[in-house]
Amino acid sequence: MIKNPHYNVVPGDAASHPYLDFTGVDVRVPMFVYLSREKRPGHDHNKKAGAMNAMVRASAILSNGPFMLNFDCDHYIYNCMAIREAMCYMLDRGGDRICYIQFPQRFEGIDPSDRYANHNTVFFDGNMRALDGLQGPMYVGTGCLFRRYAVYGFNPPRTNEYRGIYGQVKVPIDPHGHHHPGPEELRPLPEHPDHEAPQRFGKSKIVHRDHRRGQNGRPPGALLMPRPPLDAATVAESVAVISCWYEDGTEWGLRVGWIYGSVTEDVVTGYSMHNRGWRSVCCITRRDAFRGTAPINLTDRLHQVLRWATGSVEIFFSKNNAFLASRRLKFLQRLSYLNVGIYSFTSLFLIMYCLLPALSLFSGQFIVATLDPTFLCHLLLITITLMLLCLLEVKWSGIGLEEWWRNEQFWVIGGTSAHLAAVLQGLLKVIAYTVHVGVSRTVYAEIPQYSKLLGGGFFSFWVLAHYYPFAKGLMGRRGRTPTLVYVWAGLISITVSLLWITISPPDDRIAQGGIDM
Ligand SMILES: O=c1ccn([C@@H]2O[C@H](COP(=O)(O)OP(=O)(O)O[C@H]3O[C@H](CO)[C@@H](O)[C@H](O)[C@H]3O)[C@@H](O)[C@H]2O)c(=O)[nH]1
Ligand SMILES: [Mn+2]
Repeated sequence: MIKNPHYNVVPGDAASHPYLDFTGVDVRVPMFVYLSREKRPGHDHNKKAGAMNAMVRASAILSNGPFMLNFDCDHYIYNCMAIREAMCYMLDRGGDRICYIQFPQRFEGIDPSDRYANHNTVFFDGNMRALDGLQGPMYVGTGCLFRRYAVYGFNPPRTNEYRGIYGQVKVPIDPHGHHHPGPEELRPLPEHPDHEAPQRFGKSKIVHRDHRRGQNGRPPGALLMPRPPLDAATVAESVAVISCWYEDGTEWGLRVGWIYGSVTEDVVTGYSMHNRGWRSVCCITRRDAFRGTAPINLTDRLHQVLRWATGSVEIFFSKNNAFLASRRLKFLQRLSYLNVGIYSFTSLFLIMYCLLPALSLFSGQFIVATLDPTFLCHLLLITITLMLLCLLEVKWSGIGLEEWWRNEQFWVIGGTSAHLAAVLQGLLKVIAYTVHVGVSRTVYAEIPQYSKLLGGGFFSFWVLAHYYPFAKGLMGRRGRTPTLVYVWAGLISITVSLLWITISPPDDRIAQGGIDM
């Protein structure tokens, strides 16, 4: 810990550094505290969420700053002015209803073709920006400026409640704070029972000291007042709040601070704030605000996607499923959070989509019974919708077609491997039986032979095209190979061989006239 900065400006001079001239420069260093919380065997430290909560409490004692910037240890500040931009939102009119400002994640050291879609531009510059028009972007774990008051689990200041499915009915809140029935989350702010503080926040009085100050920042001029130096008692207090047992019997990790029990604690933490009616802001600066590193080999990348998908399945089967959200979560925002809990399940359909073309080649049956006008109309409609979606994604996120294509490719690679693994794992955990999916061949009927080959061949190539980066990654990597990779290497080779058999059938089958061309 560096000692508190002096009250007065401390000008430097030529002698204050061996080769830099600090004449006329204020050389005071802001207080810097390195924190390492207590960990004990047998005591769950709750990983990153636990680390963040320890820092929230210690900083409450040491500075009680109303705003907190959070970024991962593998990220760094790339634009020192970004925080100022974020503060503009917080201090703007109506800004007291903003819980956090999320910057997009940007990465360094990724191969130029971004084979594993690490940049995730469609998500950070398309989806997040779009969410900004609703209740705000999700919290993605790093590059985020928080309002301390919101982190403490309080509700945003509100004068109206919005009822109805789409929140279209405006109901003014009773300013005199008459009793409002219903869950705690729905109670308006004035009713907040402060006497619950020790149960919610723990025994340290300083944690909930003057918490309302965090709502709108410090009063003007507060930073120019002399600060009492940190005494031994204060330092001892800040050590006490990062001990193993401090959180026992409190609401830390439940409703206060970073939420525990999920491998994607970030999404859940952001959700709990949106669920209270807070809104967030997506701040995209011209020069990247922060930069970090991302997994650059296939194994690490798939493990990362597996972790996210596991978090998604967890959310689906937890009380954080957006179906159970409060009425303060806006309709479209709820839809978006529903997608967070559901997207990994699309792997089940994706896998059929990937297998059916190959199967249809193998079995001699095509995917659909007949290519009648109704089917073609549906196909056309879906294709046009997908193309429009692609157009919007490319336009909004400002990416080129190549980057968009990488994104699509990785969606299929992750979707048929990591997402599926997460879903199966989750299903096995929740329900103790497996679902057998039988593919009935009776639904298929004869169709003209040429369209069968054309259809099967086209879709097989389409599927394989998505797997190109995956195949490249397989050839390039060394060391430990996850089982997933073997399984999917198998799937790809089956697809390739089926395709091959159909295109270039073995001679004896031609002799017998056994293959239908
Ligand atoms: O026991 C732990 C584990 C992780 N961390 C922190 O968590 C960060 C994220 O871990 P990392 O290994 O970098 O995982 P990523 O897949 O890169 O993380 C992404 O996904 C996570 C949620 O799944 C988010 O929390 C991250 O912010 C986001 O960058 C690290 O930088 C650490 O700062 C801890 O403090 N304690
Ligand atoms: Mn990381």
